[in-house]
Amino acid sequence: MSGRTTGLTPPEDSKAPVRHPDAPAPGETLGAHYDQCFGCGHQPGGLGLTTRAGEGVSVTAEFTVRTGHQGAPGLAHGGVLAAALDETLGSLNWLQRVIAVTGRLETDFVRPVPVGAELHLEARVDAVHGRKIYCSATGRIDAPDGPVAVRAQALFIEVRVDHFIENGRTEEIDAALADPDQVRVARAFEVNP
Ligand SMILES: CCCCCCCC(=O)SCCNC(=O)CCNC(=O)[C@H](O)C(C)(C)COP(=O)(O)OP(=O)(O)OC[C@H]1O[C@@H](n2cnc3c(N)ncnc32)[C@H](O)[C@@H]1OP(=O)(O)O
Repeated sequence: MSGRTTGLTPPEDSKAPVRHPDAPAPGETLGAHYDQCFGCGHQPGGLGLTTRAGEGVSVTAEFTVRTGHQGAPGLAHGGVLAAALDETLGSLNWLQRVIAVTGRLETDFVRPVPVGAELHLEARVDAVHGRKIYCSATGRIDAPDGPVAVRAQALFIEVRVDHFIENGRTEEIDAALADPDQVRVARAFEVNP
C-alpha cells in the first residue's frame, strides 16, 4: 500500500479553474494533440474523437462506437468508453494551457452503449489544487441531452514536457521532436519554456 489518498474530492482550499486567454473560443474544434493518439489521433482502430471548446473550462466531444470497439456482442467495451472519457478529460488541458496526465479515473457505467451509437461527451474542470486538477465528465447516447451512459470523475496531475521525453519510447519521442508541429504544440503548453 502506498498510503496515498484516492479521494477525488477537491480540498477545501482548492481554486476555481482558469481559462487561458489564448484558449480556443467556445465552439471551436480542438485539433489532435498527437496524430498517433488512440483517442484523438487518426488511427484506424482509434476513437477519432472530435472535441470542441465549451464555455469556461469545459469541452464537448463525440465518437461513434464501431465494430472494433466491442466487448460483448453489439456493445461497446467498457475500457473503450473509459478511454473516451479519459481523452475528453485530457483535452481540458488545451483550455488551461497546462500539460497534465491522468492520475486517477473513476468511471460509472450507467447503461450499455450499442455499436453504431454516437457517444456525446461533456467534460469540465471542477477545481485546481497546486498540480492537481479535479475534473468530471458525462457521456450520453446519440444526443447531447440523450440518456446518460457513462460518468467519470478524475484527477489529472500537471507535469513538465520532460515527463514524455524521459518516459516515452525513444523511437516515437525522436520522431515527435523532429516534427515542428508537435514541438509547437508542446511549447504552447509549457508554462515556463
Ligand atoms: C498530453 C496529454 C495527453 C492526454 C491523454 C489522455 C490522458 C491520459 O491518458 S495520460 C496517460 C495515463 N496516465 C499516466 O500515464 C500517468 C502515470 N503516472 C505518473 O506518471 C505519475 O504517477 C504522476 C505524474 C501522475 C504523478 O507523479 P509525480 O509527478 O511524482 O507526482 P506525485 O508527487 O506522486 O503526486 C502529486 C500529487 O498528486 C497526488 N496523486 C498522484 N497520483 C494520484 C492518484 N492516482 N490518486 C490520488 N492522488 C494522486 C499525490 O498524492 C500528490 O498529492 P499532494 O501534492 O497533495 O501530495
